[in-house]
Amino acid sequence: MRPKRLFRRARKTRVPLEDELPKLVQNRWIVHASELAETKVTQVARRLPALISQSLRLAWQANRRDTATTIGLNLVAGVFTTFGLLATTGVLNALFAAGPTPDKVRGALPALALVAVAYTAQGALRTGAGWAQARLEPQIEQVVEMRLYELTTSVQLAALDDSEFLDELNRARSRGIMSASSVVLYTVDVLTGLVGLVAAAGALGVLHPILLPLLILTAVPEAWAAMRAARMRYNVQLELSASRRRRWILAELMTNRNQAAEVRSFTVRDMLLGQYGRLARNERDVELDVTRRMTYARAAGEALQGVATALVYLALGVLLWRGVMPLAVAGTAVLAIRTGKSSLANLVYAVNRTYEEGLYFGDYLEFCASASGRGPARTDELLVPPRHFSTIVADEVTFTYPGADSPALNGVSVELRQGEVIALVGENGSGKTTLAKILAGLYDPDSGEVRWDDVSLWRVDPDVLRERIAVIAQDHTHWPMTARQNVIMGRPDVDELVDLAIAASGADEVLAELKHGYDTLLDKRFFDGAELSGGQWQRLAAARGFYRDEPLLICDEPSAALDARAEHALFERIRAHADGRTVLLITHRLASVRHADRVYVLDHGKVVEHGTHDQLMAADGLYADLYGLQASAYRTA
Ligand SMILES: Nc1ncnc2c1ncn2[C@@H]1O[C@H](COP(=O)(O)OP(=O)(O)OP(=O)(O)O)[C@@H](O)[C@H]1O
Repeated sequence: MRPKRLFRRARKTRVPLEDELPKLVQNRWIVHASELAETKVTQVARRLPALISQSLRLAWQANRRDTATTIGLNLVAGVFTTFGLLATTGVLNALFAAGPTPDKVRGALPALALVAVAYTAQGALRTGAGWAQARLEPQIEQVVEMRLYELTTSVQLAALDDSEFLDELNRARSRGIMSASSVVLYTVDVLTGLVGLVAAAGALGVLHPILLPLLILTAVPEAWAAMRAARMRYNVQLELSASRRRRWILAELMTNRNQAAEVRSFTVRDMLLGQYGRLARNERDVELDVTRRMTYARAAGEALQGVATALVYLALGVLLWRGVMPLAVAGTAVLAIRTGKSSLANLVYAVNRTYEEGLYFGDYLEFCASASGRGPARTDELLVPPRHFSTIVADEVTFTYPGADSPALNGVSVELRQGEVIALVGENGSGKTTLAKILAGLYDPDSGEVRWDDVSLWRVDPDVLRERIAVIAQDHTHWPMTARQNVIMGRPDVDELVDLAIAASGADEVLAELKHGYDTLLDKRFFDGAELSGGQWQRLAAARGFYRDEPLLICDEPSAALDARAEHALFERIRAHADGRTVLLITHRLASVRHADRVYVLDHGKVVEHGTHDQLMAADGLYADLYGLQASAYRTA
């Protein structure tokens, strides 16, 4: 049997274009949204206490005083609501008493003063609570964002290769963070709504117990109408979400600078605009249709509400007529029922939203739990790697990327001695970069170990280890900073050393052309920012590696984007750098490998050859084969 829904789902909106276009991947937003459309009342009720406690804990963490203030003031405001309602009976009693009107008004004054005090206090307390609640929002945002970024920057690198983890991260980042403050604010609204309802119910209970069912009778149609309207709006958003995502993809293509040249070269403007226009027109029609249906639904809600109110007044009339209830009590009851009704409508809305935001907040919490378990594997006593090592050894290292079918490295052993240039050579995907990252302690091997002298990397402080290594990376980052900051990267700024590193990499020619020299911002998003070519960035990345004067320099394809002259100069410089330091060089330019002290040749994650250039050429294996191919290309030319 199909489970009963919270309330009947609004007729499915027809989005005709959706059937014609390629299907989009279901992202988590849609999954949660669909879950929500099918949610039952009991499910919401079961999940709510845990959600309330999670969000209050978060609020407490963000700011205890504001959390206590918003909850405390709301509770006290509820007491004043009850008090004000009860005091109203006193006013009405005096006004409905026998006697001349001026005397009746005079008699009502003390009770009126109490009503005024109660409602003023209630208003002031609510304002104070609202202020504290609003103060919580930015504080919560800050807490959750900082926690997320602390985790993303500290998890092991391998975690970021795991697609499941990346998916969790994207979910936490996209909606999870935003929903954290919303879930807290709606939780406070739930508590406020509950307090208002209990306050009104309390007053009615004191006035006459029979009034409580009357409150429920009037409140239920209002709550039903509020829920139905909200759900209808929600379902429309859900049905249109795919179309909106498509429009967003098209909008990106039409506005993004990276695609601008191709949009023009391939003259696809009309096609993009045409598709966008069709989707937008379609959405407009759907929205107009839904607005009409929502108006009908609201009208039905209002009609039900009218019937319920008429029934309540009828019941009150009967009670008055039978003398079960005095007129003053009935007058106050009308006020209390109104108060209770609006609190219940707010409560229903807040519960709905708390539940919805809670689903996304759950994603955030799930990510935090998962990321906390993927931090650096630290032992109790972390060792400091030797500053001046004599050898770095990888011993039978095996490593498989998360989710990969086969190992990227399989029983690899290499040795790097101080002062040597060691080259790693092999075809694409043979494992060179992976090995370099393992030697640098960025990945932990699945088996085998890496030792700097006698110290196993399992036992060293990873941050200290990384301080001892300089990297010229294949996929270097274009840091949105000045050229100087791109070189020093957090190290002390020593002018002469910056000059030396920049000259060594050939970046001096690049910087000489820039308007503000070393102090030019290398990102077009900044005022006066400049843009560099791929090769110019590569020179700067090399300067960064040289500036970080450390005992091990890892150069991963440092010359892929360089022109012939710059490449030659760079390899000369790399050789000179090995004076007392060790260089691990990964390159496909085998002519530059000739001068390495030793060469390791990798194939499918294994070391298949090892030796000097001359030894490997004499062995006539894979290295000689690759070298011969490259040399023949030059000879033919
Ligand atoms: N982040 C990753 N997640 C999963 N697999 C990866 C990842 N990075 C690399 N691999 C796989 O590991 C193997 C070795 O890759 P690696 O980057 O070490 O090769 P490489 O020898 O440096 O290649 P290239 O010469 O193309 O730079 C390849 O099969 C590659 O597909």
